[in-house]
Amino acid sequence: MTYQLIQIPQGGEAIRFAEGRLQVPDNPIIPYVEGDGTGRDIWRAAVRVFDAAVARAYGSRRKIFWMEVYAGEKSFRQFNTWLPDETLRAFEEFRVGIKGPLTTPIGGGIRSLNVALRKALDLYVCLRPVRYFKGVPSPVRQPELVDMVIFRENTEDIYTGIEFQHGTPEAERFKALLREHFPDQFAKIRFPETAGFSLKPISVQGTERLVRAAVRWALENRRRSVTLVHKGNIMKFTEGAFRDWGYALAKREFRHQIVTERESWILANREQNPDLSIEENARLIEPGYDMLPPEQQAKVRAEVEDTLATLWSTHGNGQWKRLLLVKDTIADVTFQHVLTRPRDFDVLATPNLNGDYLSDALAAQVGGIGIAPGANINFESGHAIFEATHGTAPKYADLDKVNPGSVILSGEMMLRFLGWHEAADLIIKGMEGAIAARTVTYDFARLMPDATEVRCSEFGDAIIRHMDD
Ligand SMILES: NC(=O)C1=CN([C@@H]2O[C@H](COP(=O)(O)OP(=O)(O)OC[C@H]3O[C@@H](n4cnc5c(N)ncnc54)[C@H](OP(=O)(O)O)[C@@H]3O)[C@@H](O)[C@H]2O)C=CC1
Ligand SMILES: O=C(O)CCC(=O)C(=O)O
Ligand SMILES: [Mg+2]
Repeated sequence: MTYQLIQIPQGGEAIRFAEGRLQVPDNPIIPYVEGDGTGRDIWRAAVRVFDAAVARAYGSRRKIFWMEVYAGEKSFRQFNTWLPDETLRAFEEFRVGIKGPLTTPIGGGIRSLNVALRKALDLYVCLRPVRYFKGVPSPVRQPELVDMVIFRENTEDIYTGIEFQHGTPEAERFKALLREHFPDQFAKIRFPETAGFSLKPISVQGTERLVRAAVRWALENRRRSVTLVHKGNIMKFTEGAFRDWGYALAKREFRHQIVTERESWILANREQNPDLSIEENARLIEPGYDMLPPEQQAKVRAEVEDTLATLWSTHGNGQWKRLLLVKDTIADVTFQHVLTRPRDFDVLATPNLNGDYLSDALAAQVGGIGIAPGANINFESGHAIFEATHGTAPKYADLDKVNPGSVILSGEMMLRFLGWHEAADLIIKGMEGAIAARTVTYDFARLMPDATEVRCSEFGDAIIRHMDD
């Protein structure tokens, strides 16, 4: 493929994908976007850490050939386009890349370039691990209990970008369509004359591939549970459907490796009392059973009967305790429970917007978004773009101040994705060493009275130094 704006580095090779696996040469070309705002500072610090880790782990045998690709303000300044087609082609061709944050204006202007990249490459999983590094300041009492991994759906939901702005002819046509074809729905709009609209599509395919990836990852990594986080009580046909499709997929495709929470209750009830009737078991699993209408009660009884009939031999007598637990929780209370009972949460699978909110909130428990990494992945094609959870923090741009930890840990995830675990391990070691030595950036230093505040670049240096501890 030919490129006009992008310089392909001499001596590197593209990562390929064959038979469901990445084929990573020892000299991979990796496209990167520097990013807007603080992106410049954190990228400069991070790339030195990546190169140092690879050099220490593999000597001259392996080396990353970095290839700058353009997006955002730098691209607009240089090429008068926010997201050149070449950038998409390069991420497509070279398969695995990394990016800094990109600015998205509020209330108007261009739509998110971050979202555009995810959609263009169909990177349907936004994977954001949240773990604690010893010594990191935290507002909670036991941050070490936080070890959660968010699987955020990355291509649907409100991020689809189908919106109608109040006062535009498009909004008027959309309202006319509602008024004519869905008068009952139209009547629910409190202030139709001045309302804007955003649509929220969530599909079977989008949900299933996300939940499949989360369950598979949880099994491969011996995690305890996958929690489907949704607001299905209010958005019944999108978030509620996400829950139902998620459970159905887990039961259909992973039957012998998982147990749902309700199934575990039914089986445990029978184990505690082998003589328990179906009705008594139904009463135990369904609070308010006696208040339900008869057809609902019959449904709960059928669920108990079916679970015992189909699962007792494979999952009963405590066998279910060794399996992956699949459960669900409503989004609002989840924000309380991840704080008050972090032990109950492990892998979280959730639609796009919930995942966006949750990832920043969870990061706060373990040091903040300054060290919150992430990846956007398509597990079928092997395409992936690694990026920090945080944004461009424009007030700190070019001050060499902010924490480069998020993009560094995103690179650590990328190295693992490539199978370069030794280099990834060195980054973790360096990060642990730098934090233990209390040489930290402003965000940690303001919560650690006896720490030495260092610049963004110096924190990168400290990580490199502590790789040799
Ligand atoms: N994937 C992406 O590219 C993303 C892009 N964005 C975009 O970024 C822009 C700014 O968004 P905003 O909501 O202000 O969120 P930001 O994440 O950019 O910044 C919010 C606050 O988080 C803290 N923070 C952010 N980055 C760091 C860091 N590296 N080290 C330490 N602390 C950090 C700072 O807190 P404090 O003030 O307390 O020091 C900062 O003021 C918007 O245009 C938004 O759309 C947002 C999220 C993701
Ligand atoms: O695209 C943006 O500007 C925001 C994205 C975001 O908040 C995220 O990816 O978590
Ligand atoms: Mg976000």
